[in-house]
Amino acid sequence: MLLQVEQVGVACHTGARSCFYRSVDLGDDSLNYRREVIHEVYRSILDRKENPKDGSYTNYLFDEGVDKILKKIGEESSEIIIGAKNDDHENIAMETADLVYHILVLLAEKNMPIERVKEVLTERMKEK
Ligand SMILES: N=c1c2ncn([C@@H]3O[C@H](COP(=O)(O)OP(=O)(O)OP(=O)(O)O)[C@@H](O)[C@H]3O)c2ncn1[C@@H]1O[C@H](COP(=O)(O)O)[C@@H](O)[C@H]1O
Repeated sequence: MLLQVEQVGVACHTGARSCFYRSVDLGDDSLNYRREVIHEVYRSILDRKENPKDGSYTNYLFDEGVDKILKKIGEESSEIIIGAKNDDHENIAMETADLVYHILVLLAEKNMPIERVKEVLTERMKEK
């Protein structure tokens, strides 16, 4: 006998419609990126702030100050817009990486933990 049911409301104790809403880390070696790369980059930035290093671009930004960091965020945002208008996907990826990096430098400059941003994004999720 086959029963077809129509779900009403949530099924998971977390309040989600289904229990199957989280991705599982299967240790997939075929990925050509590091899952925690944004955290790792943020940690490198914090480390540069604590332990300045000769030739570090991050330290150059900290030394120049917040206005320089904000200027770079403006520049990188504009470059994403140009990449998108040209439908240049590789360029969009490069400029987005630049923007994310400069935003992380701004968070570090303002002594803001990246976790605060994650909290805001989590609060905004419809299904937690
Ligand atoms: N993810 C990045 C990263 N992304 C972009 N950039 C730098 O951001 C700059 C953006 O390029 P632009 O052409 O816009 O700027 P520019 O002409 O070099 O410099 P400006 O005079 O315009 O500021 C380049 O110099 C890139 O090297 C980065 N520099 C550092 N990181 C990370 O920060 C870590 C520490 O790096 P250092 O501080 O350099 O040791 C590294 O291991 C990386 O993980």
